[in-house]
Amino acid sequence: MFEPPTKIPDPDAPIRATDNDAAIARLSAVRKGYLIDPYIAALVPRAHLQQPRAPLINIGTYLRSRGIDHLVDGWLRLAGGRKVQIVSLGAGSDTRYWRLANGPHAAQLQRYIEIDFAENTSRKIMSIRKNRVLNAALGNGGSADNVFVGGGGTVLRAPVYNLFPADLRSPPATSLAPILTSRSAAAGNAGAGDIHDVDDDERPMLSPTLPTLLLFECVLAYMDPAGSDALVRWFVDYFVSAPPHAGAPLGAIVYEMFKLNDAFGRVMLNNLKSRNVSLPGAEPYRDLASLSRRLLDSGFATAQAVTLREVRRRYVEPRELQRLAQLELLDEVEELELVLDHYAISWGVRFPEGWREGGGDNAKGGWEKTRKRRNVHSIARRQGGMWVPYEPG
Ligand SMILES: C[S@@+](CC[C@H](N)C(=O)[O-])C[C@H]1O[C@@H](n2cnc3c(N)ncnc32)[C@H](O)[C@@H]1O
Repeated sequence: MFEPPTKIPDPDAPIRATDNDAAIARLSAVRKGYLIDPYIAALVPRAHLQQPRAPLINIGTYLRSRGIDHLVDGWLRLAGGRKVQIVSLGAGSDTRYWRLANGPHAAQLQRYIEIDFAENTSRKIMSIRKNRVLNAALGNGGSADNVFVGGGGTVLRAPVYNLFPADLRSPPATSLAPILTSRSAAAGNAGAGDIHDVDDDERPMLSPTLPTLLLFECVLAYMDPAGSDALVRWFVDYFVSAPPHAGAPLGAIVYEMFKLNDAFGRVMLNNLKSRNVSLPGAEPYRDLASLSRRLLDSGFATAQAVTLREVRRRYVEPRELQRLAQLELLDEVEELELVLDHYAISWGVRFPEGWREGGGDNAKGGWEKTRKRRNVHSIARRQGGMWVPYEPG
């Protein structure tokens, strides 16, 4: 007589699950020898049971990772040894924090902040707490004394690494501001309850006076364009509000699918639809110029974009391409190029008044002044202010 209540499906579950795909793809690329990442296996549930991904996915994962790693490395060099902050939005199971914390620039990391849905942050926190190596690198010279978990297991605060839950589609003033910019116990406002301020002072979690890099790795496409614009703009405004002469450069790196209005894109969208995933945030971006322009329109002074196809063609050294070719047989190069042509990395930077360009170490691989390059879409509104990450191999 009485029907059991139907479970209301959670419309965000398929979006959160995309993190699993990304993490398993990374695990596969590591196991096949494309990438080195000693941390990813600890963040993938039942890692030992995961099957390798197709060569095309392994290569795409390699190029995405290599391109973004190169830009992050360039950003740290641009800061010229100064302390920096990195904020990763929709961080999922990303391991970049541990790779940096155990790398040559570790001492530059003042804060590394990750944001994702609560379900994903709590899963990641459980994995971190279970793993000795991940735990040891949370900040403060490897000591775990200053690590606090709260918010029902969804918030982790440590001297350097911090993980918070938020829905990035909510207005930043009510979702991010209480976590990142409030001068009072930020974590308490984030629902952390039993968390103390690790620094025991009144500084906000995110300082507008430190060089800061925002990472949007495969996340904006899941949000509607107005929401993602508001999100990016909110960060820019926060840095614009820094006291005079105390401001710091703000950089952003965005990785995502684009140009989905062609036949390939339509197939991709249909495939995702069958998994209840849609990509409203990719819709307006039909060429590289539109990706750069998004960053400019949000307040960045210079912006550039490059497809993964061009990363492979122009920025991976021939010797490295040979090494990759020996890892797995890839017979469909045309198909690979078609797929890679629909993924792009875009990046932009804004400098505060009085910032001396070239103040950092503009060595090769930095976000240095550009020459004119084919197939890399660059726009600058600020004279002389073009920075590029890559040197062709
Ligand atoms: C494809 S995964 C990418 C994960 C990671 N950035 C990487 O590249 O490996 C997308 C991530 O963005 C998160 N995400 C998507 N929309 C979000 C939102 N509105 N608020 C918070 N996180 C979101 C998902 O939960 C997921 O972890």
